Amino acid sequence: RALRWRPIQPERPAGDSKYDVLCKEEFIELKDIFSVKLKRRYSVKQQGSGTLLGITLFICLKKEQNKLKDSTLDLINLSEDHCDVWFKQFKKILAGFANRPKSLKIILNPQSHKKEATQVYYEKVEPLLRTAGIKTDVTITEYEGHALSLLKECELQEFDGCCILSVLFSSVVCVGGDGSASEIAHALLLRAQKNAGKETDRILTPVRAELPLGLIPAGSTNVLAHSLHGIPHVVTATLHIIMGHIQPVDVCTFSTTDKFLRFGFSAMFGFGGRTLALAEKHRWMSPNQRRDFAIIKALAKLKPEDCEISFLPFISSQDLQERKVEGSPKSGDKDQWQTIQGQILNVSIMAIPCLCSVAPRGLAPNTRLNNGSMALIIARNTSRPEFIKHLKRYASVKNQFNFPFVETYTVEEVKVRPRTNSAPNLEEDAGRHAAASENNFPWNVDGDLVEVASEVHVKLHPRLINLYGGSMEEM
Ligand SMILES: Nc1ncnc2c1ncn2[C@@H]1O[C@H](COP(=O)(O)OP(=O)(O)OP(=O)(O)O)[C@@H](O)[C@H]1O
Repeated sequence: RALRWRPIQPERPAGDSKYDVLCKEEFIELKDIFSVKLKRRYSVKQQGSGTLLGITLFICLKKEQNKLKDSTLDLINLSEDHCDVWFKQFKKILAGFANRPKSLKIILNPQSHKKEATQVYYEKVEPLLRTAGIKTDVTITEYEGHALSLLKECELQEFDGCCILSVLFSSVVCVGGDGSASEIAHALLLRAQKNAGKETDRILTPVRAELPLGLIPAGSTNVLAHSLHGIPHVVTATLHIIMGHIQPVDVCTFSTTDKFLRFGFSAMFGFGGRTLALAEKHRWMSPNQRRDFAIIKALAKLKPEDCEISFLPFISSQDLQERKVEGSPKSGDKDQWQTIQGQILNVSIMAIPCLCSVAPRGLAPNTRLNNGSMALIIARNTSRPEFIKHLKRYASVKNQFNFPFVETYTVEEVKVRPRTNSAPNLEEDAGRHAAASENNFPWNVDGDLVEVASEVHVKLHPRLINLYGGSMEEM
């Protein structure tokens, strides 16, 4: 389980041995090692494999604030035979970690953030994967939706004519922002439904994704990676993949009354949807600029949406059990839909905590990655200054929900139905529904603009996909 050693001070000419006593025993856990190599010194004149110096262990260290860091440990020994025995033994131990991926399909969005995803990958990620001995195959996406068609249509024929993703790769890795990450998670889940012979027009009880997904944060928003790793840090994300730290994560299905729309982890309707719609209209601005511009413009045009929100409260199996014991009339009855109506400024529906730079504790701090429930946060109509105060609280340590116009629920399902029969009027209110095409309301689903005319039904599916990341308990 662990490797223990006591460092030896270099021999001193005087033969002074008191330093041996001073050196304390040190140790590492074997589960923190991710690679082993023979350490050799090469000189210009020398031919062949160089002079053996010992073995080097590559290890993953836990640092402050959920950060992981790679490091090395040199064990010096000049005997070829001795080092060979240790090298082989370490290799055997490493091969025994079944969760660690051996081959990765990397999907990289070169346009993410300020177009630095390629550089991030080749400078920080690829060298670590190479050291860990993980095979990689990189696709650099060429257009919007490329990742989806690659995974959905299985455009992977070039690999030995075989297109069974799970045969070729142990996992998929996304290098990009939330848009790419969510697109790839959606594609993997769609693929799983197809492979299981399920229809994808209406998805009620989806099957789990077959392959785990790794997320390297390289976008302008990295809420998914941040929530998963506790920090948007590239080396941490890479080491979670290498070490095989798998987390089953809850996923939502988004559907209209007659059609499945997509899989996703979080959504905003009202102010959150309109802000994204405005930002998308100003793509020519830099990511931060267009985000700030859109928030200011959406605040200037702040108006509530008249809607009806129905939801199914989450009842834990423990609560259900207690109710049965108490003989409550509601015992065993999970289907207790509740309805709220009125003027609503914003609705957030979140299956994961949604950590981000503007909300370090998360947009939904009480939700976990896989607690089988999602947060429903409703901001009813209020004055602009009060709403701004509520938004500002996300960045502070104070409770952002402690306002009379904010309501929070822990739910399993939500239906949001705008009650305006007429379509949002672009001419009357250009700012309010700026990017909503005719008859459509803008939704922000994992940072993607989704336009829907009618009711949207969001349903949580516990632990539907495996993602690489740190355990919330440890964070
Ligand atoms: N080569 C490409 N050209 C244009 N768009 C692309 C390309 N490759 C991927 N995309 C699309 O870019 C979208 C956003 O990407 P991503 O989330 O990785 O970056 P981002 O900088 O965080 O973006 P955003 O600012 O929109 O959140 C994805 O939906 C993806 O389909």
